[in-house]
Amino acid sequence: MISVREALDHILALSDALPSEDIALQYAQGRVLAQTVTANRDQPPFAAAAMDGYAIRATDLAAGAQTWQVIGESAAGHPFSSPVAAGQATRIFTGAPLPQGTDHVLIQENVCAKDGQITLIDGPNDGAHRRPAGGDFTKGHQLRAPRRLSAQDIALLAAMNVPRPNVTRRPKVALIATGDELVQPGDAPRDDQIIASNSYGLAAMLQKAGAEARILPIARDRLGSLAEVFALTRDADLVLTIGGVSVGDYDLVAQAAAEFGLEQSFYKVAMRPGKPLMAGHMGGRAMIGLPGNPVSAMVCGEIFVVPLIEKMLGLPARQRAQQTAPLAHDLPANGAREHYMRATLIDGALHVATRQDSSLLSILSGANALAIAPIQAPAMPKGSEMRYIPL
Ligand SMILES: Nc1nc2c(c(=O)[nH]1)N[C@H]1C(S)=C(S)[C@@H](COP(=O)(O)OP(=O)(O)OC[C@H]3O[C@@H](n4cnc5c(N)ncnc54)[C@H](O)[C@@H]3O)O[C@H]1N2
Ligand code: MOO
Repeated sequence: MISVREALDHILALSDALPSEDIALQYAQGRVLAQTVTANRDQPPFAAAAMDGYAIRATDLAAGAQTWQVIGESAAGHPFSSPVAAGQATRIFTGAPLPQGTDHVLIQENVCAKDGQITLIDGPNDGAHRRPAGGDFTKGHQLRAPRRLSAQDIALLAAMNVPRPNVTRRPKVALIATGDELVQPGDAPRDDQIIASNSYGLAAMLQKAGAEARILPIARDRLGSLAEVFALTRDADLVLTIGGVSVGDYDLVAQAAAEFGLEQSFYKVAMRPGKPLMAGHMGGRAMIGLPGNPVSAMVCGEIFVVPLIEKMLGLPARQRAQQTAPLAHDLPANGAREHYMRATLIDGALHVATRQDSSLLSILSGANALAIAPIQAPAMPKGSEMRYIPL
């Protein structure tokens, strides 16, 4: 058995970043910027008013002026095009260009306007209420790739006048549940049947990570059935099978995948849950065989598949970010596999669930962290610092 870190390195070696495409900004949320974007204009492109009021020359104020003659108006989209001299003012509105010669806005609350004149009334005139040209960003400002685009980034790209950013193509993931006992959610199961939950949980996880997940028909525990479903994966970047990787008589995924061209890079990891994980190249695409136990499949998804999706998207290839927190109670010693335990972080302390069987989805659903017990870790008293991955 290899370590989790070695298995992750093998998995990350299965693919490089995928090619990129230009897409409409409207659909770019969550996508990964593949090419650095450079602003080709200043924002704002002109010095602008930050408040509604009157644009004047600051030197008038410094010289003690109290009144100004209002000679026109500058509104957003409708600039005042003549120069403004000493003793003159224009009406101005927020976002409008400051007319030539002006550099200060008297806010309207601080003046009395009458008969084409404004007069200062009491009130602070401390701020210039002026936004300089290029105050937000200037021509040449960059949003650097790679970067997962947030709503805030999309607002910035729009302001930079970039309508179609270049982003990495979404990895196509084919999800194959395997097992004679499985039926789809919504079917009417017999008492001896199990709902195929893993494909749905994994599809949700991988879509959130940026993949395009496709749930294929359930493959039955026969080589012919597995081959039929494998044949549907030709356009996938990653084939994920679920179940059938252990040592039972009906665990046929490794054999079916080998017949389909799998060059296995490893089988079995010193990890709990997730021991019978396997991976390799299968006819030019990445293949990962996840264990069937529902929590094993989901935990392997978090630890191995999400980092591979991130690498395919052009993001740095790395393990899931870990944090540390004190244990809220004593924890028994760990065995020969690194144990990823469902836990809940409450008020900064880790409460590790007492039941850790890898079939218990209800416990996973209630957890918000995976606490990590190293191989052969001794019993840990309450308060010991423990590494965890937030879920
Ligand atoms: N003699 C040994 N037996 C087992 C070993 C071992 O080392 N020696 N390893 C155990 C470990 S650890 C795991 S994990 C499981 C993994 O087995 P498989 O990957 O072959 O999974 P299956 O046998 O197909 O299914 C296990 C369990 O999960 C349910 N399942 C399967 N697929 C789904 C799905 N898509 N959605 C929901 N539930 C699913 C299935 O019904 C079984 O209950 O092997 C141990 N055995
Ligand atoms: O490793 Mo298995 O994944 O214990 O359930």
